[in-house]
Amino acid sequence: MENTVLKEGNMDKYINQAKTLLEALPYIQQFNNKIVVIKYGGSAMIDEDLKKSVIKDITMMKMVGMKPVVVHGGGKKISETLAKMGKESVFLDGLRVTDDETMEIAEMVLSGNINKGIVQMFHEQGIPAVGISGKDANTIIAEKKMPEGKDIGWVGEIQKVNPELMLTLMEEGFVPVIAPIATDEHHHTYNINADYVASAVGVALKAEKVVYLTDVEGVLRNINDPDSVLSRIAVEDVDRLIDNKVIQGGMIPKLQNCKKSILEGVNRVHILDGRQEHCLLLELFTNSGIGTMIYKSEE
Ligand SMILES: Nc1ncnc2c1ncn2[C@@H]1O[C@H](COP(=O)(O)OP(=O)(O)O)[C@@H](O)[C@H]1O
Ligand SMILES: CC(=O)N[C@@H](CCC(=O)OP(=O)(O)O)C(=O)O
Repeated sequence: MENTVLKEGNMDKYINQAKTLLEALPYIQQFNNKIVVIKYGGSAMIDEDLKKSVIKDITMMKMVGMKPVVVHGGGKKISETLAKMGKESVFLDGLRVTDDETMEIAEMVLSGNINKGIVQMFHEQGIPAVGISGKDANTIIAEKKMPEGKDIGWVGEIQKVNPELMLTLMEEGFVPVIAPIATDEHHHTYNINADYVASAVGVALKAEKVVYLTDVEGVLRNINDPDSVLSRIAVEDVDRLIDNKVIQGGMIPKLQNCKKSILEGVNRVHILDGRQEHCLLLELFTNSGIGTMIYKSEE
């Protein structure tokens, strides 16, 4: 790092830099030692520059005393791998229909390639991280999910999250990186949508915040207008927004999970645009919130 003597002409610039740092102080104090779960997915997991930016933001969170936990997706990569094998991806209400072969590929991609890739990126920033799936130490216990009685294969419904391993890792200074794979008492393997895992992990860890990184600006009042971001949504309004079809497709399970997390004790939930560089730092450490915040209306 270059060590220059402060020149009088440059003083304003440096004072402004110091002020910017100080703006973060109340947030650093507020979040000291608090657990924040980050659902890492979408473009932020594919674009090389965005990948680095997200990992740097989480490094910063860790270095100022927060306890970040990463839950990652990887749906696109699973679909790509299946396509290379000549297998088409089939979804029902946002959930991948998971036969034996698909389960094998999903576990390989999620617990292997993606999980260990994220761990490596943390290590490149000097941050110790440990990658696990929900199978390790029986962290995520599931049972077969049958949406409206339909059999969609090895898709799991989360029954329980055992937080002990994640807590031990954090105690020892590691960032836990969780692949959305679960097990049951018969040692079957289940594929679980990462949005559900992020919410359940947030509740089990009594997290201060759960933050979802996605590929839109936030929850939009009009899906065709990126300027129509709803900056705050009360949990009580989630069902109405779904019934009125303001919220559709992949945003439905996301919002339902946000609501569940808040009702089960998570303080705040945010949906942020993972395409926006440093979206995590902007949300956590500046006065200007971005994306959509979900909250309980008596606040
Ligand atoms: N009201 C809404 N605001 C924003 N996105 C919406 C809305 N309704 C539906 N969507 C859709 O939900 C998508 C986000 O869900 P999804 O694709 O499952 O995200 P991810 O891959 O990050 O888990 C958006 O790209 C958008 O197409
Ligand atoms: C059951 C189910 O749908 N599982 C998801 C798990 C990965 C995931 O959730 O990835 P994203 O967050 O990137 O969508 C899947 O197989 O695609």
